[in-house]
Amino acid sequence: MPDVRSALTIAGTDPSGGAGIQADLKTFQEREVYGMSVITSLVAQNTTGVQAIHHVPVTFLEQQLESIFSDIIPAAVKTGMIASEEMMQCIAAVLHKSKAAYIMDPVMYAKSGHALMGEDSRDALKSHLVPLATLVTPNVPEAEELTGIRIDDESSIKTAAKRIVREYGAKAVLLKGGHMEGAFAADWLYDGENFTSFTAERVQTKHTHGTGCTYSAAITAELAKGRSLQQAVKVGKEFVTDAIRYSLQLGKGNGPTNHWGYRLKSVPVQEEQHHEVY
Ligand SMILES: Nc1ncnc2c1ncn2[C@@H]1O[C@H](COP(=O)(O)OP(=O)(O)OP(=O)(O)O)[C@@H](O)[C@H]1O
Ligand SMILES: Cc1ncc(COP(=O)(O)O)c(N)n1
Repeated sequence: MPDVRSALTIAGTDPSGGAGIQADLKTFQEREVYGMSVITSLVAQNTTGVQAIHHVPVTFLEQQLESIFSDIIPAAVKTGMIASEEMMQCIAAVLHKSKAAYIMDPVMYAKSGHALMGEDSRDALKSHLVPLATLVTPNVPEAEELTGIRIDDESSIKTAAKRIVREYGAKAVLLKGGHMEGAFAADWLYDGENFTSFTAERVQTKHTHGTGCTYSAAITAELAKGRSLQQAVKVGKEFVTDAIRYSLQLGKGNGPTNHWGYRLKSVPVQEEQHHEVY
């Protein structure tokens, strides 16, 4: 019997296949872990935006979680879109009892700007889920919403990252710089002691639907396989950069990332340690 590692995604759907649960499962498959999914919301969306949202009742969310955790215990869990505080409480209750690595992608908006989480649930995310997280993966606007800090340079990135770990209780944070400007896309990992930057060349493309989901799913898969956080982020960054470089011109809007892009040619990622002096 091969040593099968499993990973679970708890998130919303994308019937057009580029983001959410669908992107996560495709990524798990490419990273060679057994993928499982629990759906929080059914989202009618495509490359042009979000058309409608139907939330799963919390009792049914609970039932799906029970189906998984009473049978196949995942080595790592990621959460994406979670629309309400009740859903967050339900998921937190299960994660409290779990030993799995937990990667929280604090999804707030779709790329089109459509809200995927109630504005009144942001504090709930901080109080119920951030303290349980092995890693939180906000983009710049999400980190600003979580911390109230305006982020526009390396110093403000570091201040926000420290707040998420030291004040809100996450074990580590990966603050993604995809939304910032410049020739390079740099992300910052803070583990409570040191910062490590992961940098790749910025790809000039509008086809970036699902980048955040793909990245956090790849990191989740690598943690499920037993890699260190540092190694998992490095592999995840290479994977998402290849997925963006070879992204697909599908649909009428922002096309999806290419989950088999890494098979075409690997894009180099620079990793640099920054030791903090307190
Ligand atoms: N044009 C690009 N070229 C290369 N890397 C990119 C580009 N855009 C984003 N990235 C990288 O992709 C990963 C996802 O980052 P991003 O900040 O876009 O996440 P996200 O905002 O959660 O995704 P989304 O905008 O799809 O919701 C990060 O590693 C980021 O640096
Ligand atoms: C259900 C769902 N979850 C997340 C996102 C954001 O996508 P991403 O940040 O990966 O582009 C999305 N569009 N839909």
